[in-house]
Amino acid sequence: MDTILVVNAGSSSVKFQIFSVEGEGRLRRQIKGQMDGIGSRPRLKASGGAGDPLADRAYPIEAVPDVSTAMGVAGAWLREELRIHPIAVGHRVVHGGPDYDRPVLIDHGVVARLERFINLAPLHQPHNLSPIRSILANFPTLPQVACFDTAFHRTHGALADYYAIPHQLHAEGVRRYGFHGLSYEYIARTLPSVAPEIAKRRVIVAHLGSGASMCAMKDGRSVESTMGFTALDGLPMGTRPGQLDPGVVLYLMAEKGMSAASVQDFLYRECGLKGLSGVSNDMRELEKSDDPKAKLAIDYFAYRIGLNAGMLAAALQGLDAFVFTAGIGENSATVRARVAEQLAWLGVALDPIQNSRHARLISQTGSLIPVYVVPTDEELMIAQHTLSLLMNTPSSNPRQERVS
Ligand SMILES: Nc1ncnc2c1ncn2[C@@H]1O[C@H](COP(=O)(O)OP(=O)(O)O)[C@@H](O)[C@H]1O
Ligand SMILES: CC(=O)OP(=O)(O)O
Ligand SMILES: [Mg+2]
Repeated sequence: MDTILVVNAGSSSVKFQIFSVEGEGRLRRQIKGQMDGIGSRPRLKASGGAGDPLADRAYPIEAVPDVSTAMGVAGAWLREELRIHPIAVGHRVVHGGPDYDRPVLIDHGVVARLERFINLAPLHQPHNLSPIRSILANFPTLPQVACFDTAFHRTHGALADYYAIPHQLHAEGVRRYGFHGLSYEYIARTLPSVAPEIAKRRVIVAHLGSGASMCAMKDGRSVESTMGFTALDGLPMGTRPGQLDPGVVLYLMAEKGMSAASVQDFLYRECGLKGLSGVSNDMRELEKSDDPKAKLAIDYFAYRIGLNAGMLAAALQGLDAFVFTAGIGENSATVRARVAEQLAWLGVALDPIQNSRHARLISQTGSLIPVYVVPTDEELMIAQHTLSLLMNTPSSNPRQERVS
């Protein structure tokens, strides 16, 4: 069986899927797995194509302290227990910079270019590149494809991508890119079948996971996003603050004597829900906690989503629907209800029963703005891009070498 392996390293999880390639370029999911809860309660879970359980293992927090250890554990499970032999590997790569507006077949030159963005995505880019390098070294002819979080947002008008700084910096690439693009692309492609009445209209999609952002979409294309040059901007996240006055960074350096490296570490790892609550970066833990600071962190999260929704509605010049997706958006009825309160002035009215059931449509019949929950599937998007590059690149011979 010809299969494609997909790897998606997020800030608190490593997700992977294996798809078989069927006739006429169709893909069938064979295995779906993830190691999540990194930094809180690490857990490896995997299931087969029919949802049949294949693994469910909890680890102590010290055994899987970071994403790179999680990659090792998940990789070992795939290699040693499943013995998979893919014909190609598709990777999520968070930062494509100004160079890439579509997926690309990987070679050493591509890796060198993507290494330039490590400092712009320190929680992700190193983990995206490390399996790419090791496969290139060990299986040099196995086709690998990089799919970028930034690519979907390249449809932004010029105004949306500028910072009010001298032009030279924009020309060098200091501009607003936007992230979570594979997730938004999946939602854009899925809306015509799950909610055809809104697919071509003005939609805000809220990707609320460990990293969180929102995308203003019109006719399935990205018009504006809450994230910018890096995945630090916009909404508060698990360990990142979201929008922050740059004066805070100057204060940390000038008054606290922090170096650029320690500020980077602080902003990517110690802020957001974790910093504000002092309890956890994990929304599940915050919802369980009685600590008033955990409540403050959830209140703040919902409040900032509401503020940013106002901004995106302005970019769209109106709003026809709101969509929740990703770990928190798909699973937390509490957060969705809190966000809906913030959006009530726009005409959002949730149906509490449908919300608690995680139904597809969770707003009341009379809600001016319909609200949907659409589970995302970044890995399927990556697999589709990988297959289509393989089929359209004569020089890539997927049968030359397989991972064993
Ligand atoms: N049942 C749930 N209730 C509340 N939050 C949840 C639930 N399941 C997952 N989450 C939250 O989703 C987030 C992880 O989302 P995910 O999209 O997997 O993140 P990432 O890809 O950025 O690592 C975590 O904050 C986790 O607490
Ligand atoms: C870009 C980003 O923040 O990704 P994730 O949510 O997967 O950490
Ligand atoms: Mg993610």
